[in-house]
Amino acid sequence: MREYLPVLIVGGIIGMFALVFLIAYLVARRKNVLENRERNMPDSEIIRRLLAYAKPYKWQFVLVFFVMLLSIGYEVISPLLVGHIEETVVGDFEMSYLLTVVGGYVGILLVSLVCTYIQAMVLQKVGQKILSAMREDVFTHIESLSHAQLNDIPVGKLVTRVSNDPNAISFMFTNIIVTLAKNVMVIFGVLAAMLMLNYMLTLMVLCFVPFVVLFTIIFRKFSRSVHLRVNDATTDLNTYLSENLSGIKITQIFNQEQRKMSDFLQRSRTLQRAKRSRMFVFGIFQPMVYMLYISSVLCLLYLGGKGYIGNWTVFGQTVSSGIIVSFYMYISKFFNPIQQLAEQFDMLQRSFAAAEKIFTVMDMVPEVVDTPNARELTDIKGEIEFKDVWFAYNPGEWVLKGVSFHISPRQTVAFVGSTGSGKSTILSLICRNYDIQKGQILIDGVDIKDIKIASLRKHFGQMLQDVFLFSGSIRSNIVLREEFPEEDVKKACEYVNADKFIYRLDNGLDEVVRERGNNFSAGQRQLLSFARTLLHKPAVMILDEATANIDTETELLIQDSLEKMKNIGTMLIVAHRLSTIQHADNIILLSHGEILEQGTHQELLKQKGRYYNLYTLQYNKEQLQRA
Ligand SMILES: Nc1ncnc2c1ncn2[C@@H]1O[C@H](COP(=O)(O)OP(=O)(O)OP(=O)(O)O)[C@@H](O)[C@H]1O
Repeated sequence: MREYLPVLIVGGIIGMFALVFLIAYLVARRKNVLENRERNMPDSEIIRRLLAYAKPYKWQFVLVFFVMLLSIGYEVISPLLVGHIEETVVGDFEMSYLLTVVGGYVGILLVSLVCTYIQAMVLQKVGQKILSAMREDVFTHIESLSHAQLNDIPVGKLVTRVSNDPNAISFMFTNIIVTLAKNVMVIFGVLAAMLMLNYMLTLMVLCFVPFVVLFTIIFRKFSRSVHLRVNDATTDLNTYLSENLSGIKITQIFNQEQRKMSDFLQRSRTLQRAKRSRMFVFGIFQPMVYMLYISSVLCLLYLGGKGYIGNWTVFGQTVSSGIIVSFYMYISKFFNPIQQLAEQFDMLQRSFAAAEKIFTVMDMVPEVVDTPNARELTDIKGEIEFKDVWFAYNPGEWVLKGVSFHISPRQTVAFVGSTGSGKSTILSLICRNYDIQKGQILIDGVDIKDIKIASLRKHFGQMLQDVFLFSGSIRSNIVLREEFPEEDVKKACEYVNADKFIYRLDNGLDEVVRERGNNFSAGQRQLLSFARTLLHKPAVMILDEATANIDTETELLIQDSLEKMKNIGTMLIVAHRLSTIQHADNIILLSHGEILEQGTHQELLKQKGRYYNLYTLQYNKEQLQRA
């Protein structure tokens, strides 16, 4: 009967674990933790693409692998040495032997510490480099996407792709992969050492391993699902936050705080629930593996202790006190990596999920790209021609229907028409923000599809109604990234009458511009965008409703600077206020995507058509307002 006792103990423990595990699995299913969500990209492809980022640092990884082997030596040898120390202390005590063994222990401990330090330093450096390479690639790729593609992705999602996701991948390179490899090697190293010491006690420990492995596999399935849920909920919350923080003033004006708050709470609770599910999965797994560990230690102490005290054999093998001490340490060194393995697989999954999201964005083929034969356009005169242009944002919903016009170099042309008639769309198409479906757009007689996009856009200066200023200074917003002499910057400001308000500021051109330029008025922002455009001397200037935000006094200043700017190049203006474009060389009136009338102000008035009606309507209104 005594011979069967160990078998009974181990069998009983295994049975108990099977039961606990079954209950936990059923509860998890009921709680709907396991959600069937798989990735679309195969792991092999994700790995191949991630390896491409690691390839430039292969020698650093070889070094890390080498020092890792040395630190593994500590994990495997240290329990043997402690066992020896124990036997020396309780057995035939010999000071010199004890000192040699303790010295050996301290020696390998120091080597292990140095190795861990080198490993951490090298990996951190490499990780940061991979992180910035990846961020750069995603950011550059996002920049290459067309307006239509960017319109389809919420800004919050893009922010997550550029900031959070590369972090997860960098963590994978700096931590997960190496620890995973180390753990696998430690498991095999410790196993070999245990087998050498006492194979019967080793078999006892191994009885618990199938459970740890089974837990790991099932935990992986659960954790992958909960991580995806947490990721999705985080992205959703970020997207909502980024959009609503940008529009928070509108929320306040329309008294929508309560509604927005409840939308926010709903998203926040979804994230909370997803995180709770994750905690639940971890909460089951970790204690169960810990219980396995404790059970195996108890088995060791019972079987090993009995064998030692009663000189009793464990399945025919004798046990010394040193072996029990070594095994006690080995069990923890054996179970820890196995337990960590599951966590690391989980983190690896998280990194793969992040990588997949990044690669999905990177796989979006930019819709507006250079054709193979596209050429550079160094200097342009500024001649623009639309030949029977048809364009739709959404297939079949034509926004421009057979639009044709010709603009000679240095002409000033105004586009007028009711809201939604297609004025801004025309300006957007000239810069090739979108590709047209039918017809041709020519600059200096060259189809814009045959011109390199960067060299095409270089010749345009845009002044839009909603001027975007970057955080920085007034100067950095005017010069952007290029170098300009101080004199030129000042002249540009004076030319567009922006100097009047700039030099009243404490720091003049170095005055700080806060996010989106919210410490400047809309009119001031427009004057700055004028100065920015003027300084870069584009061949074609585009003003989309640029004078809409400016008070009458500033408008006069603007009119004055616009008149001066006319001499610089071709000027295209979209304006609702017809009084601002009376001096244009040509006025094109659009209606529902078609040109209804065109000519000079006087010509159009003579026609007594739609322009005449619009003008008299606005003129009478202004007269009434003045009266
Ligand atoms: N990104 C877009 N996606 C889908 N449809 C769009 C997009 N931008 C504009 N539209 C549609 O195209 C049409 C023309 O818009 P556009 O902005 O060119 O008009 P507009 O004449 O400049 O109007 P407004 O005077 O109000 O600025 C409108 O019906 C608008 O709804």
